[in-house]
Order: sequence, then structure tokens, then C-alpha cells
Amino acid sequence: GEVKPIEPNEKETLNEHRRRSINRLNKWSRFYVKNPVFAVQKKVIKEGEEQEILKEDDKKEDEYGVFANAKIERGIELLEVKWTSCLSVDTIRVEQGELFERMVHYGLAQEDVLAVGLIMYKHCMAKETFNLKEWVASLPTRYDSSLYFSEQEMEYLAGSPAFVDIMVEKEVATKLYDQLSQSLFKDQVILEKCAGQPIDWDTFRWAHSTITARKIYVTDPDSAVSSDGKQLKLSPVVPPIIDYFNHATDPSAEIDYNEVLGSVDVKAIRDIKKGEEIFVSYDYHYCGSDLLVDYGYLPNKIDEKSCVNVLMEELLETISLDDPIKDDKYYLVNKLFETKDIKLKISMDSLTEDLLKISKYMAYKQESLLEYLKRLVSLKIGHYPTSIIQDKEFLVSQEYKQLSARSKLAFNLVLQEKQILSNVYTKLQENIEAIDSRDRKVKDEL
Ligand SMILES: C[S@@+](CC[C@H](N)C(=O)[O-])C[C@H]1O[C@@H](n2cnc3c(N)ncnc32)[C@H](O)[C@@H]1O
Repeated sequence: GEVKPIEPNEKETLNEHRRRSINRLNKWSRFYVKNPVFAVQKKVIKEGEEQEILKEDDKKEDEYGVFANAKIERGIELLEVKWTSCLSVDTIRVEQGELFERMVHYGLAQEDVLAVGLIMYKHCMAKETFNLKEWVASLPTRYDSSLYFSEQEMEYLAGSPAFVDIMVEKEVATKLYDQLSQSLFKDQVILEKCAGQPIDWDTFRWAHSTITARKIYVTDPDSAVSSDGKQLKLSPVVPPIIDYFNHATDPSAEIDYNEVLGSVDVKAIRDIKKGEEIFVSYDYHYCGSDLLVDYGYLPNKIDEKSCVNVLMEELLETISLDDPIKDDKYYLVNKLFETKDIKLKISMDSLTEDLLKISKYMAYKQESLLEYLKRLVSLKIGHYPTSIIQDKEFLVSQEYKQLSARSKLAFNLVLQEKQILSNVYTKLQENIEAIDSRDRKVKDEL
């Protein structure tokens, strides 16, 4: 039969259209649900609850999340999405074969294959049938993550590692977009399907940001074990419905990948009350700046686990030019940052092992580890142009109220980072004093 395109109709606002699409998504998703105890719903801020930083911008599109419709007991499996039902390189290979060949030819990374495939689904395949149709129609039209930050909004990130991260993200994505505009996007396969409608930057950054904010990594069933029998090949996929769970540092559910069944599932890890939002943790190792860069989201409070990233440049700064073993230290810092999955972080409850390792090497012979870290932390604090006191004054000013949602996010991130660093500094200082007084006591006793 005729496939009805899911297009916003002219009388609808953006939010009305999304609400209608989410209703359809909920109906469609029953297929994946193990227990019909939850639904995707609009996030509402209950009275008395602390306001999310983002929600002050009324131009913002509605935010959705997953909510419990009934009491859910710990251990209950909520839903299961087969690997083959996710947006993946495989789905695109199967449903967009010709384009897939072209993308392989141009050497696109897996994440970029997903982004371009998503553009096709959303903008160029309205009349075709595909499994993820309801899901594609339900997606938000924008994010507050890195590619959406203007230069002006980035000014509020001065001194933060997020500034550098966003610069890099933007640079890499615009370069890729320019390249693809000159090659793949001019390809006959795309020109025909997209009926002369060129893929613009806005469409591209939307798709790119959607993949970044909604993907998870699973072990590819086809290449589960590589030749050395150890390393597993990870593939990015976006699992529909599961991509509607919001992030919390103390989550109530967990996403798992079942290699035997080849499915992504979600399980409650504590009892959840009826009406409560169900949260997962995107990544336990994420600092506030990582959440902002990838998701355009920032928790509204810091806790013992909150962390601040350390950049390679910041470590290099701690090496003085007349240091006799400065070459060894440079070598070490470079080596450490070559491994991509290592990220140095400073948090209140613990210093990461990587950071401890490097600081041990870097510590001057006559200087203790704690002194070294204190120096690193105060160096980092020195990068921010304003103080915590100044920020707190600005926070209650009229000028602050008028900022864009992203500027507010940026401002709050930087303030949180300074608070974390200043707490860590105090803690280090206390430790140093405790050790000093213990040493003095030992001396006195002697
Ligand atoms: C995987 S999606 C979750 C579904 C999303 N809320 C939606 O309406 O489509 C990730 C996005 O959700 C938002 N988000 C995640 N956790 C959040 C939270 N705790 N509060 C508010 N928004 C959150 C961010 O905008 C992020 O980019």
C-alpha cells in the first residue's frame, strides 16, 4: 500500500509534531518491550524540584525521557532491542546498499556512515518503507552539544578543557562536511534520492550530533573475536527507544549488551516508583565537560565524583624549562596522550590512577607528589579569567538571565570546574599539613 510520509504538518508547532511522533513511537515500540511498565514521555519539572539549567530557555524543544508506568522491581528486564533493529552500519548496508558502497569507497568512519545514513532516512527516503521510520520521525531537531556552540557562546568556556574539545570537534566536523560536499554529497546516488535538495551544514551537524548523543558501542557479532583472540571489535549503534533514556550519575537502570542473543537490553538496578523517570548512566567516567561536549547536558550539582579533565598542554606547563630531566617528562606526557582512551581527570573523591602514575614520574625529586598535584591544580585554576566569587555575583545578575541556554550551560560548567578544583586544592593542602604535623610529631618524639 501507499506509505504515508511522517512530515510535520503546517499547522503544527515543532513541539506538537514531536509529541505526535513520540505517541507513534510508543505504539511501535511495544514490539521491543519485555515489560509494558514504561513509556517515553515529556520530561516535566515538578514543583519544588530543582530546575535544570537548560529549561530556562523557552524556545527550547521539549525534552523526552523514559518514565515508569507502574512500580518496577529491581532486576526486572524492561526491554530488549536486537542488534539488527538498531541503526547500525549493517542496517544501512542492507537498506541503503548502493549508498553504502559509495561510503565504503570514500572511506567513511563507522560513525559517519551512521550520520549520512540517518540523513537519508530523515530527508530523502520519505516515500520508502524502512524499519526505523517511526523512530527517525520522533528525533529532536537540535541539540546543545559541541557543533551548536557559536563563538560567542564559547567565550563563556574560557579556561575550561571543554573549550579545546569543542574547538576540535567543530574543526573536524566542518572539515569532513566540506570534504563530503565536494565528493559523496555530489554522488549520483544521493542526488537522485534527495531530489536536488542539497545536504546543508545544518542537516549534517544535526545528524552528526544525533549519532554522538544517542550511540552506544557494542561488540560486532560478525567479528566478535579478532585473530589474536583478545580484542573485540566495537561498533557504534543507536538502539531505538533505548536512546530515550536520560543520564544520571546515580542511575536506576543499566544498558547491557548480550553477545549471545545479539541484543541490547535494559534492566532495572533498583526499585523504581510509579511515575518516576528511569535513568541510565551514559558513562561513569564522564566529567561535566564531556557531558556538555557530547550531549549538550550538564548535571545541576557537583558531587564527590564530579571531575575536571586535564589537557596535555596543562601537564606540559608543569615542566619547567631548566628541569634536567625535562625531555624524559615530555616524552612521558606525549606517550600518555597517544593512547586515546586514557583521559586524565581530577576529582574530589580520588585521583585517577593515570594521574597518580604520571605525577609520580613528574614530581621533582625534592618535591612530594602532593606538592606536584597542588601545583597542577592551581595552574589549572589560573587558566580561568574570573573567580568563583565573581561568578556567583554574575549568576544573580540581569545580564545572566538574558544569556542563551548554551551560554548558561557553559557558564555553569566553568563555575562547577572551579569549585571542584578549589575543593581538590583544599583537600591536598589538608593532606600536606597532616603529613607535616605527623612528621613534626615523629621528630619531637625522637
Ligand atoms: C540519549 S538522548 C535522551 C533522550 C532525549 N532527552 C530526547 O528527548 O530525545 C540524550 C540527550 O538527552 C538530554 N539529556 C540527557 N540526560 C539528561 C538529563 N538528565 N536532563 C535533561 N536532559 C538530558 C541531552 O540533551 C542529550 O543530548
